[in-house]
Amino acid sequence: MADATIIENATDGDIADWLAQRLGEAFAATEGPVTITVPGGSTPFPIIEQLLTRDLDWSRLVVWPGDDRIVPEDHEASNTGKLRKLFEPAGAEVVTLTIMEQVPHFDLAWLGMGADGHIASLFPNTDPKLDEPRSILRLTPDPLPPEAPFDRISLTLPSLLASDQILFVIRGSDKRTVFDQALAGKSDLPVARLLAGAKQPVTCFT
Ligand SMILES: O=C1O[C@H](COP(=O)(O)O)[C@@H](O)[C@H](O)[C@H]1O
Repeated sequence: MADATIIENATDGDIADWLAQRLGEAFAATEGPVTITVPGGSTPFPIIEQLLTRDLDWSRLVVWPGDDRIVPEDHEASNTGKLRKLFEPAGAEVVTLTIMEQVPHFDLAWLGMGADGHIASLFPNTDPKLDEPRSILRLTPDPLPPEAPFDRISLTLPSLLASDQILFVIRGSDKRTVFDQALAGKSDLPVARLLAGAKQPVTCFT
């Protein structure tokens, strides 16, 4: 079972404070860049807005979208487009997610989760594997989620697990039930598979 800490009823500001603390520690531990992967959807963006008001050297941060919808970056559904608009004016680099063989080891992997148990764009129908040899995949969710009915590109389970620590933000009681069951090993959904493979600390804000 994953070594998980659950922090209940956190505000976006609380999560931004936690992230700023972790990033500050990572910056202090190296002279090079600090590399993180972040989710899309809707949950992370108000947190990122607050995070970027914190006093850190954002030019040392490299941000990898954990997944995206296959749409132009100026489309309202583009995770990368939204991340670029927030992070780049602060000086951080935002990577374009394309099929490539290698991804870096992440200082932090921040994940969201859908109520169907998907993480990044690893939906249940795509049967994500802990021993997946590819780093990044193109996928088609089935069923297509009505709020974002697009083909996807996503980091795989091994790419997400190549990280020093994992952060989840899980909002809403339906998602919380799915997460708790996954953490207890009572489901085989993508989130449960990731948690089963996690050797690093996992922090979950609700
Ligand atoms: O489609 C996606 O959904 C999940 C969950 O998003 P949320 O807004 O319900 O938190 C997200 O983590 C993923 O990156 C995104 O592409």
